[in-house]
Amino acid sequence: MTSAKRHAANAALELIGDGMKLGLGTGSTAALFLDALAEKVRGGLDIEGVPTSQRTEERARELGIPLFQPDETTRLDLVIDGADEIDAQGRMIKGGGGAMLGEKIVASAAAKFVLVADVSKRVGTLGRFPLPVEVVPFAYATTIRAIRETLTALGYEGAKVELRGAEGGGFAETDSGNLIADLHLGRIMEPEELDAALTLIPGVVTTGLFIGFDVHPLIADENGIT
Ligand SMILES: O=C[C@H](O)[C@H](O)[C@H](O)COP(=O)(O)O
Repeated sequence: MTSAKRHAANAALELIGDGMKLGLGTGSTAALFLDALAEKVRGGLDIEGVPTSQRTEERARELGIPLFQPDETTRLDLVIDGADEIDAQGRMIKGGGGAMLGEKIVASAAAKFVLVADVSKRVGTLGRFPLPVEVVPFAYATTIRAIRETLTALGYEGAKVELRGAEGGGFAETDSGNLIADLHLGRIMEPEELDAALTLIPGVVTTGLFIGFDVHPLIADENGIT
């Protein structure tokens, strides 16, 4: 799938012009875009980027991509980012790598969301990929119980809710020091309703549901953009 991801990443480059302010996504596909972008920057392309995660910030610095801190007036031309799933209406699940909070904040400042992905990410119905939900560590068990109750009330009987583990043991931590609950739902029939209900729970920071963005999908297989 790397060649498919590379096709998508390269196609995104064609949308970039001098003077643009970009949101720089997180994940393996966004990383391929960073590599390609860095080459253009070395060739004289004049852009500035806002990273969506610490990982992306480190990589962009290594590659010599100019970064800036957004202020209240900042409007980004594009954010270029991957996804774990996207449906026909451009609704997405993100956060497989735990970066959805930074990604959502940056995407909300961008005029357009350029999705770079291989074809495996395109789905009829969202939800086969476990939905990541960012939860504050304070009294997290209370928040997990509220998530379970919300899921039951919405008809997701028997849904599994798992706190994401870290490689070296313990729980995985996001860039903001929060935890991630992965919701195994199978099929999400009403993503807007689910997102609204989960986001109302006090200990929930955000969900991996990305809805309502102006998505420009660049989805590729090994032969190129589909
Ligand atoms: O937290 C991670 C991000 O939402 C990624 O954009 C998403 O997981 C897709 O990553 P990849 O391009 O590696 O499949």
